Amino acid sequence: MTTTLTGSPVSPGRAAGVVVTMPEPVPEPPTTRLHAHEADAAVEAVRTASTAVQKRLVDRADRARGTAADVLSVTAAMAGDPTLASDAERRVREDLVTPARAVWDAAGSLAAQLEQLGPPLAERARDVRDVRDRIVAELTGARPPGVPEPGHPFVLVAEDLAPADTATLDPETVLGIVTSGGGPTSHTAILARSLGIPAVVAVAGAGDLRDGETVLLDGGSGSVVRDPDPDAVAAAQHRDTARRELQGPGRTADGVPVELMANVADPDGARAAAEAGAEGVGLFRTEFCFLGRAAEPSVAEQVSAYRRVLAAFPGRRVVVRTLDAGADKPLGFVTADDEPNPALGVRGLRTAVGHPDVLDRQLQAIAEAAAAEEAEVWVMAPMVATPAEARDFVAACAKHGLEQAGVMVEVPAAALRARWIFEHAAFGSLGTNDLIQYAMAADRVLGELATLSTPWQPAVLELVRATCEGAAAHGRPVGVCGEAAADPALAPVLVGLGVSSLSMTPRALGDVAAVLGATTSEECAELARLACEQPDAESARAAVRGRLAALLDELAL
Ligand SMILES: C=C(OP(=O)(O)O)C(=O)O
Ligand SMILES: [Mg+2]
Repeated sequence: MTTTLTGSPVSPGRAAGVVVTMPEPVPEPPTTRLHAHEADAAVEAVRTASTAVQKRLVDRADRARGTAADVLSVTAAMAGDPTLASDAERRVREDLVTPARAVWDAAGSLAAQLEQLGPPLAERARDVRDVRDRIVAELTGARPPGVPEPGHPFVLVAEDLAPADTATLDPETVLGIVTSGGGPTSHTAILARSLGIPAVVAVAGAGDLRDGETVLLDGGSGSVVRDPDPDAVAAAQHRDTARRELQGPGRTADGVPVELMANVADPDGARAAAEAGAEGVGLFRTEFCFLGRAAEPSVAEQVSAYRRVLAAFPGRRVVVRTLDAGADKPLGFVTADDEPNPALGVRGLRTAVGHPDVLDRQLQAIAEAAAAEEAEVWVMAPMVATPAEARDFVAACAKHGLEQAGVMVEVPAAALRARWIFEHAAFGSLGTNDLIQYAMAADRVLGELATLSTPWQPAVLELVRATCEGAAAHGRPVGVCGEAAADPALAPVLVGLGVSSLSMTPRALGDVAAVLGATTSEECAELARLACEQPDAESARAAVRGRLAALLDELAL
């Protein structure tokens, strides 16, 4: 019997396929004692299992590409490191514990040693535990951890995906993702969008889905249909084969330009964005240069890293965001690790109060990189809350000859006081991920709050409108660089509210362009009015999607 589950739609598109669930965590093996005469066979079992796991990881790394290949190679190298296996063998002989228990204990001790060494080695502790689980699964017959490899395309069902799992997702075989946890700005959601995999998160009842059943999910509307109609399955499978490319610059049906830009986080991402036809970079997150480091990278190192990103966009705009440390991106040398409420703490531009030199050196590096490359460089600061902060940031940029200095608008206070902020800032970029978090007082990573954490909240849309109106008073452009920009049904609403550029994962560019290209600017304004007059997010979304139904259906979004 056909039944429909609902959740938060986070990555558009329809997908149909067989469910494969993420394996349960590998259970801790009991401490069972061996007889002395069993020790040799147990030692041999540890060796055989370690070798088998390492070989499998190397094979997978060879077949994978990009980040997945990197992640799997690191795990394979860890599995091949003799430290773990030899300590486990010693434990088998000395403590007479089972091979699985010995591996568990050996990994626990190695992970603890790594954690004591602090970053970046502490991060390897996670790899050690991953290898531990794989070897223990090999020894006990449990399902190995990580994204399953059933040998055919499937819809992945999980509670939520850890960053290490998402890195190995292969969009060729993972047709869609359904999770019971996670929110619209969770790691799973962001990655699904960047890979173009349709996804619905925070689905009530997802825990009841069973391996082998067929589901049809709609990452645009948030539905997951169990036992769907075979014709609908065939249609979704057919549509899935056609990917939409970006054709030329973004514009509405009546020719009003809407710049379609990319969010990038490193040089590889910048190259991929340029290949996808992005008109420029609307958000270059510079954290990649800093995260996982015990000390600030030198100016020279920063210049070379930034140049590699700028080089992908000669003659086009790249909006460089200064360091956004704090909250979910702690950085030992600028943020405290004992704040009781880090999302409301010293993060983003606020770190420059205690560490003005770090910002100054970063601006110097950005200016040097800009001078050496042909991209048109704009600079913006994260987490600006007051006009004074905007003024001081613009002045700090001017000292380095960086004239196009703007702000991210991701704090409601900045949106409400936009008229004063844009007396100083040359442009604005709405960071809707944080703007939603602060407007709705809802932690952006909590799945339980997914219904609050959506850009369709009329309160959030009103803040977008207030920002655009305040900026327009000074003739300043405003874009959106939060995840909201990648929702093709929301794009015309944002344009109708006054936004003139949208920056997103390159995978979403084609879909957003297709919807905008079929909607006039007058229709965009009408859709914005329609959304804002709804009482809540769900009805705003339903009203706009209803108005665009024929188009979204034609585009399978
Ligand atoms: C783009 C944003 O910044 P980040 O996700 O890096 O906090 C945002 O908050 O919307
Ligand atoms: Mg932000």
